[in-house]
Amino acid sequence: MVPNDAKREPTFAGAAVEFVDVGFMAGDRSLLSGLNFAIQSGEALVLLGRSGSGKTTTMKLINRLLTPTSGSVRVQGKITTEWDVIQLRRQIGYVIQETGLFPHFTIERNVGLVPSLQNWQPKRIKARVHELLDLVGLEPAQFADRYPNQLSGGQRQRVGVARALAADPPILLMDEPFGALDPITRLELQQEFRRLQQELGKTVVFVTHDIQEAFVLASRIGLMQDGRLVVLETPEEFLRSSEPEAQTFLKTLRTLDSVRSKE
Ligand SMILES: Nc1ncnc2c1ncn2[C@@H]1O[C@H](COP(=O)(O)OP(=O)(O)OP(=O)(O)O)[C@@H](O)[C@H]1O
Repeated sequence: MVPNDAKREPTFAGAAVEFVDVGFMAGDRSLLSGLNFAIQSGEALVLLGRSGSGKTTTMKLINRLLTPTSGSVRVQGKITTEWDVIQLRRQIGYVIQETGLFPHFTIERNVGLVPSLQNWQPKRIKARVHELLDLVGLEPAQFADRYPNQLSGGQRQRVGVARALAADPPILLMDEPFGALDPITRLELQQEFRRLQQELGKTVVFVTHDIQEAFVLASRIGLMQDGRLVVLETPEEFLRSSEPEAQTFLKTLRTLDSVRSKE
């Protein structure tokens, strides 16, 4: 049998990530189908969609927490199943809502975890950790020796971002990382993260169900519905989209505006 990915050549040369005819089934249930898109290097793609639309499942196909049941996902031109999984994940930082910090490790040790697994010299790890804490706005002298439970939720998320950046992976996956934060801290982190992403030139895939967050962060918005990608456009184009699900999301922005104008 001809493997599915051999039937079709990738359409976008040089993409950081590419989905070619991707489908994903769990048992006999189709969770994703017909995914064809590329994420260019340095792009911030926000996957937007209702709860259960398939955003997280799509993201997990990139770092091979899942593998497609049809089609293929390529990272830097190579099909995920052809990568050595450790090498693949070295290319990809991963930030999730619950940060996954180790509670019994200091912030310094948490952030330096991946470099230490890669056998960096302790001096180099320390310098890198301090550089990263500075980068995400946490004073190293104040925070390096603390434990995760001695930080606020927003500070922990900053540590989560620092940790994902530690070994300088070209790609970052972020699954609702700011979801549990208060709205002010959340906006602050979104804006800072957008600046950071542009400065560092990372390729970012960011999952959210919050359209406002999508507009702050995205160079393109990918709207998912029932396991399909129904829109893939810049925020400016998205605002003019006539696609029904895009309209539904845009209405929530307008509702917010009209509530504000009545205040
Ligand atoms: N391993 C699995 N087996 C069966 N169904 C699953 C599995 N993983 C996810 N699903 C289902 O697939 C659908 C998509 O889930 P997914 O987590 O990708 O959605 P999502 O858009 O990220 O949602 P949310 O915003 O709520 O996190 C959901 O209906 C979910 O219940």
